[in-house]
Amino acid sequence: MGSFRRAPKIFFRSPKFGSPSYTHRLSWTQFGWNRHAFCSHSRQNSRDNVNFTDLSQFPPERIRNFSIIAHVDHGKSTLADRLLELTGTIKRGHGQPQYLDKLQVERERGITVKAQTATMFHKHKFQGADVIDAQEPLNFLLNLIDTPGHVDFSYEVSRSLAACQGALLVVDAAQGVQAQTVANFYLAFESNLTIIPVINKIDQPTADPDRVKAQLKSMFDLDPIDALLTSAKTGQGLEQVLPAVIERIPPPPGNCSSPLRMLLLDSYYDEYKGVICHVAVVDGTLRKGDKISSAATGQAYEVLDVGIMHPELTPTGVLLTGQVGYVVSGMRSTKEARVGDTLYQHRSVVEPLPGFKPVKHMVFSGLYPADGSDFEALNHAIERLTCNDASVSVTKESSTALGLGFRCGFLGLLHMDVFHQRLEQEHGAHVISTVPTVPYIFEYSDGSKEQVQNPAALPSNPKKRVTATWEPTVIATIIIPSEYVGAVITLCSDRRGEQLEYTFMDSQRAFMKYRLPLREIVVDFYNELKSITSGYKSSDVVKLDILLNGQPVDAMATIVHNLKAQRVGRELVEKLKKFIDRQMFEITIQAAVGSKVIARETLSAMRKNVLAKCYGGDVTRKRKLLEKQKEGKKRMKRVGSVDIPQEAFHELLKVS
Ligand SMILES: Nc1nc2c(ncn2[C@@H]2O[C@H](COP(=O)(O)OP(=O)(O)OP(=O)(O)O)[C@@H](O)[C@H]2O)c(=O)[nH]1
Repeated sequence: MGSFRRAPKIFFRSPKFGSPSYTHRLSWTQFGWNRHAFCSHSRQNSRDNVNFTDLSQFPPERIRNFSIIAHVDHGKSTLADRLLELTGTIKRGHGQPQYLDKLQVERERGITVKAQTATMFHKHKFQGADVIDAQEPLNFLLNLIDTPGHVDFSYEVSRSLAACQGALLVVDAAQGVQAQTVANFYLAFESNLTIIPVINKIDQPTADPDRVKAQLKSMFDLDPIDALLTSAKTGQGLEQVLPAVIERIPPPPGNCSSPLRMLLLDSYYDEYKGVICHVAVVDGTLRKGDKISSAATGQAYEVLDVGIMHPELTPTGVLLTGQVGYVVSGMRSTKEARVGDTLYQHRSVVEPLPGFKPVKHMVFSGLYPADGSDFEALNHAIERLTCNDASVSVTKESSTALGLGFRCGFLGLLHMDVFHQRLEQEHGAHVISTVPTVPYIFEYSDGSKEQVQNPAALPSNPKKRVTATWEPTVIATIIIPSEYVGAVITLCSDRRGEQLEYTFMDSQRAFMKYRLPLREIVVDFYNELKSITSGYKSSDVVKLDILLNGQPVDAMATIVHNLKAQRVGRELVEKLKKFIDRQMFEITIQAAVGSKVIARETLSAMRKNVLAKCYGGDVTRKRKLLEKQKEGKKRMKRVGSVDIPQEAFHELLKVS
């Protein structure tokens, strides 16, 4: 049995915010796996027992669609793995922990960023009244959707819930209810889903399931009797999960004899097949060869392939009412595959499905090709990637400093970082991203108002024309051990927060709600526990320019609160001084608000001689060093006459 060790999780959580259970991934041998808990079930439910390509044996009453939702790290993906193994969908010891975390970025960071669906088959002796033959175990088709836990990817959760009738709400038995548990519970609750509480990690020495049951009761009115106690690590209690899913979660509604209507849940681009759409069939039947139309674009397509994710793409030739699967229909881009769209039988008349709530972008940043001539390649890469991440907004923009690029809207800083990483890893794009900014509203003397996503779009002296400014705020939910209350209150008031609620969940945990300016939390507060609603409040914000040798660098401009401009300006110029290499002439780095320079540093002239330490006449070595320098230069951005390395842009992100 190979080692399943996975990269340790990156925890941004500040120690002030409680006692984070920092856990490394364990290998199978360390797991102390209780094999007996699974052997009989795996055999009973192995693929051999089910002709899984004949979906006609699964009418809606034999289907259950459910999500696994939880706070970050409470064990969703591990639980999903165990359920896939239990049903024989993947082999135990398949060599890849967190099977559904397929992206390189997910494996490297140890977090789920994409919701993933897998179809499983499970035999169960149903006790419910509405199934005729309760004496014999029946085959059920179960669609499991594993979702991300971090708030920046909550759009993935809300989309997934649209395809489900129930959700497993997983809570860590030691950590108890956390901010994202609250946020995800309400997402599921508002979607009218049946919620099954699963108290996981009961094997931990600090596990306290009774305390968690009490929290679930007091916060969500979930009956303690309904809670399942599990350890996805040892296998304890897992045999109750699928029976609970089958017995408690209702089958999908929908009418088998109505004309086809299906919801486009997600999509991704495949080099050979084009766009692959994940769909939930709400009514009717979809068959290979059918002609379908999109309600959003009106365009018609032929269904070239259709099937289920079992867990990889498995052609079935048909998808029936209530089933979740994939469709290949020759779509080529995101403009065609619109998440939330209704697909229906060509020429039939149907009412489009409600789709999804529009996304609220929290952070905007410019993305530019590191090498200006790669604009088209970056355009192509963004087009492909947004096919798999519909929550990013993209508009073209140009910067005097960086040339042609894109202004992109993200759900948070982690989301922005992940998108950036995916562009590099999955599409080979080298990208420079500008300082992230939140959207401000500016009112001008003529009474007009404008939402500004790019500081460069503002005139340098906004006070001349701007009569009022508003900044976005969030309502942040913070759950912390009581001993950190003082520290958190100080932190929040330091960030211009306004306390809205402060109660104790039990003797050990406090629950607080703050209204905080988004700008204050977006950069270095970003993995704190927060659940977000939004609004704007009047605020005194100014544009902070960065000037190199007297020339403003539009891509480095930022909007900050007036009171913080001085400090942020000073930090920015100090950082830039560290990251810009000395060049053959002197460089002045300044921060300015309007025409007033508020910070200044000077970088004296010097040529970086990479051959300085290369004595003697080894030509090959010298050539190698010069080539390396040339390669390094590719990752530089020339602004006026100054070369700025990509890292300098990245470092600016860390100054708030
Ligand atoms: N002790 C113990 N550890 C567990 C258990 N279940 C999961 N873990 C560990 O907890 C960590 C997080 O597990 P994941 O399954 O990645 O958690 P997640 O909720 O999917 O995380 P995100 O997708 O990033 O939100 C991993 O190190 C797991 O090995 C359990 O029952 N007991």
